[in-house]
Amino acid sequence: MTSRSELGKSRRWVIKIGSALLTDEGRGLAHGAIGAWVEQMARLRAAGHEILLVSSGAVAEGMHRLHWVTRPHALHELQAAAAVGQMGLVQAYESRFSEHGYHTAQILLTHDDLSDRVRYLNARSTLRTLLRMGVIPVVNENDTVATDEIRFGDNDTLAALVANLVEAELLVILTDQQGLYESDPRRNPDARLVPEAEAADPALELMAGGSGSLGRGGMLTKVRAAARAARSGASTLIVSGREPDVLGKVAAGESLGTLLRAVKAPLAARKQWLAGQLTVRGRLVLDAGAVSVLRNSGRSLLPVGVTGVEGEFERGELVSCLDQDGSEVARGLVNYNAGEAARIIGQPSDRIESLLGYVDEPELIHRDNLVLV
Ligand SMILES: Nc1ncnc2c1ncn2[C@@H]1O[C@H](COP(=O)(O)OP(=O)(O)O)[C@@H](O)[C@H]1O
Ligand SMILES: N[C@@H](CCC(=O)OP(=O)(O)O)C(=O)O
Repeated sequence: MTSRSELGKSRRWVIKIGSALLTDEGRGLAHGAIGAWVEQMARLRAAGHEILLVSSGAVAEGMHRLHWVTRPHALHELQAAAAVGQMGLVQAYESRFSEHGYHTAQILLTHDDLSDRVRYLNARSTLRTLLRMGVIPVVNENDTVATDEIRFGDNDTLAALVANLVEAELLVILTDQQGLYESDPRRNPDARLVPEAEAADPALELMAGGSGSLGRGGMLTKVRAAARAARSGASTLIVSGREPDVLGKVAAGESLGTLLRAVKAPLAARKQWLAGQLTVRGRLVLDAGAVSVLRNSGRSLLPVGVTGVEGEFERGELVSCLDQDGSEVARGLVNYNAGEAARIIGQPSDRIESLLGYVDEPELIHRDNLVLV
């Protein structure tokens, strides 16, 4: 997808609205603004676009309802606030969408739900079914049960993984700035807006800073989300949710915000799922020959090209493949546990049986279970 007018024609949109926009300076949800976005989304839906909403704001709304002035640090208090506030969020969306004749569906996810292949496939078919039925899914992180190990951490990441899940063509991130600036405009008022770039361009991360106030991720997580979304072919638009009729203008092809274009061919579905994993169990250090084979010829990783094994992992778990400088080259599901891997690395595959007393697979990671990063 290259031009703004093509962008506006995208069939399936994931729209993410951040806390910075949703909350009225700590005075609860911005009901007027929510009404306006819902009206715009309803118009898009009526024009034939499929809409999936990822909405933050549960913690901020919960704090408001509980009369808490400062954001708590304790996880159980954040979880309690999210549980209270999520009620307000879904109430607001359900009532506003119903004014336009649309049903909404609440989807609360943790990263665990997407890292488990079976739950991932279940979530995908439920979301696709809802979209086919014309229902608007309203997705948030399941903050009430999410602990550090199983959380996405921020809704930009969640929105990108949802865009992968449903193979959306466009991810729109509505935030409190006009888009990505060359540096944080709160610190540098002269910073210039970046109108367009290629998603995953490493230069973008250097421009992006952390969050302003209420949000969690800031621009950095938005730029990274665009790189993730591009893996399934979705371009990302970071744009101000305060722009009147912002979604209508995007659909009409107007040049607003920052467009981060997906340019590479999308990964196969199973590889997208692999690439979407946020945590790895261990690391394999590769020699230069193995790095080159993985990067250039798409072949499997054999034990002979591995020089080191780090961490504790079981067969079938996700490990990271590093080059000799420690930079990540690929990720994949490993065929041997950490102890076995340590015994067979550096050796030709026909020696696996004599080293371990048995042989499962000749490769350490099969190419179908391997994704370049
Ligand atoms: N290069 C940048 N361009 C624009 N905003 C930036 C940049 N770097 C950091 N930011 C900050 O990111 C904030 C938006 O992120 P965040 O507060 O997490 O919002 P949201 O709740 O919408 O996710 C902006 O208010 C801004 O201060
Ligand atoms: N799940 C949290 C949102 C966390 C979050 O990422 O917020 P933001 O950076 O504003 O999108 C909530 O509903 O409060």
